[in-house]
Amino acid sequence: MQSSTLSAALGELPSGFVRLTDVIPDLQVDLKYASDDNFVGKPLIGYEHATAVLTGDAARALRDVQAQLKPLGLGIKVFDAYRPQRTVDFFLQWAADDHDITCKEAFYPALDKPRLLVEGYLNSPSGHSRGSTVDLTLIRLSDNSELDMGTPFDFFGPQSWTDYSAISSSQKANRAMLQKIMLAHGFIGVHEEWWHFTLKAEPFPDTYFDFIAS
Ligand SMILES: C[C@@H](N)C(=O)N[C@H](C)C(=O)O
Ligand SMILES: [Zn+2]
Repeated sequence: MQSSTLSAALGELPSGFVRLTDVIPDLQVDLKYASDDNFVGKPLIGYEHATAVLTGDAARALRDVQAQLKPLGLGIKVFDAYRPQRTVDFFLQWAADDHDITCKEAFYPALDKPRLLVEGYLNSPSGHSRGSTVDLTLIRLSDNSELDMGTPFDFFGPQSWTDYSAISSSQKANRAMLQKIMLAHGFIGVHEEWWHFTLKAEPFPDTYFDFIAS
């Protein structure tokens, strides 16, 4: 058993990792892959304990994002954080199975599953397994409602590209605010998904972890 797998089995995290709510106690977390509300339609292997973790460096950068948003009455909501390699392996199997298209209409209506990899909506390996990548949106602190970004999280299509132009001006402004504040705190985004960011100075740039967080 690898040492990171063993420590997770003991309820510990590998050195350098933290639980997000330990660093950001008021953080909203809706870990989609621990629920039915995702593009597969069921809770995923690797998310058994529904615990959001990241590297300490990424978590502290996110804490600073949250602190800068607070005076504006805004905050962040995390949809995914560290993702075990076994979950990524499952995504590959799922994408190759053309019988299971349960959630196609809601999440990838215009694409056949193998195209999700070709077009950059799913990666293997994924930066999420390095522990410094996060999927998130902005919320209003008054009622924890999400700002309108023009598509839901994990909608796979050009409508989710950061520069997609056929959305309203307030949706564009919301996406721009998310991009701006994440970049200001050391993250970089990707073209295909408005919600996906990686800490530029990530501490484990070459390591893909497979522990289950609890
Ligand atoms: C699946 C989606 N939330 C995501 O994170 N996609 C990127 C490209 C990834 O799989 O790393
Ligand atoms: Zn992501």
